[in-house]
Amino acid sequence: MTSITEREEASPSIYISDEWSAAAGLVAYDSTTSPPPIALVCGPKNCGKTTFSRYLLNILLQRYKRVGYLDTDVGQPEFTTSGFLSLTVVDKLTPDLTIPCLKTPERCFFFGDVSSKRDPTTYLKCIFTLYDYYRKEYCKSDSPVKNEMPLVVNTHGWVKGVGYDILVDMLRHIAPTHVVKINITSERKNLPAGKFWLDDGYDGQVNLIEINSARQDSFNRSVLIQKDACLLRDLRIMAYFRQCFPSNLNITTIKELANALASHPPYQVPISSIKIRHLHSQVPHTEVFYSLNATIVGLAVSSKQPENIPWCVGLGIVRGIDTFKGLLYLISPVPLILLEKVDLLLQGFIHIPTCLLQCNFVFTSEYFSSATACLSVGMANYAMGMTRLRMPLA
Ligand SMILES: Nc1ncnc2c1ncn2[C@@H]1O[C@H](COP(=O)(O)OP(=O)(O)OP(=O)(O)O)[C@@H](O)[C@H]1O
Repeated sequence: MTSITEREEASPSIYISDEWSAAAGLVAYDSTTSPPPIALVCGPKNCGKTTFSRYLLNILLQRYKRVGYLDTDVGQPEFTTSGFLSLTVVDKLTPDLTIPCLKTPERCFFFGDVSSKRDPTTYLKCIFTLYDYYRKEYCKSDSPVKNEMPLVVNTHGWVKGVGYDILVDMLRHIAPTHVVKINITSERKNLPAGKFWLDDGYDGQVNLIEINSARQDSFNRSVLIQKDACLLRDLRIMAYFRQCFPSNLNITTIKELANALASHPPYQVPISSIKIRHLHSQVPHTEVFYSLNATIVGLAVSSKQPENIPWCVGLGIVRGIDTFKGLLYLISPVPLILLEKVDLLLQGFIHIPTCLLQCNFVFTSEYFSSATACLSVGMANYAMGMTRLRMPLA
């Protein structure tokens, strides 16, 4: 039986080298930064950025009550499913550094893809907006010291070509107090030496801390563990939708989750009250519902200023669409109070895991026609018209 637990199988224990420990201490206890530190962690793929960021979070939490975490690794984010860019406020130590866990971010955007490649401009706009939000809320010059919060920025491992340019833009906008650059022994894969993102004449203060990946063999060569990114993404999506059910309900296998989701009463959403946006593709008007059925969508709240990217409150699975009744059926763990604000569904390239679809979690092959949609409707009429059905759609 396949489990939906997320433990990173390849790394049973985390090794913290003296160098890593010193680097984290330097960030957390640097007396030269009177406002709390803003630390950006960068380096090539699989060098240990996420592991170090997790460790740094714990060290910072020994000094500060809470720490912000700006996650720019859209393919394998720390606290959300892939496709999200987010700012999360963490106030509890992570007891086991090998287990990533889901947290509700303070603010997030649904970018809708596992790489920034397709749209670097929007990707950067999301990150800059999240960072500006952090500065506004937690670094105000007139705010009491107790409201100030350090920030850890984890970055993607795409450090060549456009990926490098994106990283440089990010570093310039964020202007961190500390940059932790992780190197591996294959030098050509590393970022350039020194403060590579700064112009020559720059005289501002930044602490560059260069460390090596922690895992090395007996010849001091980096040992990089290749993660099964697709599997980890699928597990994360399943862990996310597992939240639709109480934690004491016995759902530990993929099959159990598929069955539970199949019999879970969905929310019904009046189609007239929502807009639909395709993030990275164009869909002909006549095909919109076909493209949406049986997919994962970002649940967003549109902004009054059209140029702003809409904030997102979570994900939903479109379980069926009844065009006759004008209703869309949605499964989501997002609480109703937040769902009431949602007026925009974002469709990207984040898909329902195939293993879930293979296990009974069936959809109508086309969206609902009037004949199939004879379902009892919910009791209350909420502001957005989102109500929970009494019956499952299976
Ligand atoms: N210090 C360490 N001790 C044990 N395992 C480690 C350590 N550092 C990294 N690893 C393992 O190596 C793998 C890659 O690490 P991690 O995910 O932190 O790298 P990354 O640089 O964030 O990767 P990516 O570039 O894909 O975002 C993981 O399986 C992780 O558990």
